[in-house]
Amino acid sequence: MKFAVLVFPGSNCDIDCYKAVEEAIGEPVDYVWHTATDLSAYDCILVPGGFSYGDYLRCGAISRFAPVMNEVSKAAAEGKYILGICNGFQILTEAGLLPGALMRNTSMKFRCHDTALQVVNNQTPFTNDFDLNEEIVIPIAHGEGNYYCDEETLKQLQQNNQIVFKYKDNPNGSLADIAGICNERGNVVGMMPHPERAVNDLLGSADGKRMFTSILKAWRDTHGTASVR
Ligand SMILES: NC(=O)CC[C@H](N)C(=O)O
Repeated sequence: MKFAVLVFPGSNCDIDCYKAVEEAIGEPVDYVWHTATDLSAYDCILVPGGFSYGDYLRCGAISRFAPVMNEVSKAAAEGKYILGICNGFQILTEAGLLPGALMRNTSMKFRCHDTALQVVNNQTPFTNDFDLNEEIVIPIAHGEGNYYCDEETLKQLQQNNQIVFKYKDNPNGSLADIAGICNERGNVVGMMPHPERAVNDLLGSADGKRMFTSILKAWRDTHGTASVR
């Protein structure tokens, strides 16, 4: 299985994502620059956190026009796995690959600390290694993580089981305590917390590691390869 970690000017969690793939599952992974026009070699695309284009206009509003984003849309339509983390989540909502938007935290402060999350959907390719309603610990680091969508969209998210993670103690004002969502098909997930920063007990939590083992398991299940090592 092959991973791409996208890199935009201002990304700062790309190295963490790369290392997380290496350390958690040891599968091949490449950095892919935002100008790339071919992602056909990759099975999973990680859109990392950071301050792409300096967060100018709105977080993710400029990155969504990068050439590579056409390829991300194509990969999403093909059913490939796409995971947007923090700024990556913001970029995916700006690109229309996930519904809703991320607004300023209600505190108007950048929040950087561990958060307890509840896994409310363990049926996605990114969460199959968690128990339903399991409580896990993953850190956040953002100024604009306050998830918002209109009532109709929230109803759809609930009906289609598209809410993947909820905060136990809402740190940013997110609607319905939403920390992460997926598209209807489940192959595109966006989340504000950083699983790539929680892949080893030395980092304070290894709960994020199971997102990477989940991805590999899902891929091997659909590609008929032996189970995860
Ligand atoms: N860690 C991140 O990806 C931060 C995202 C964005 N720059 C924010 O502050 O909300």
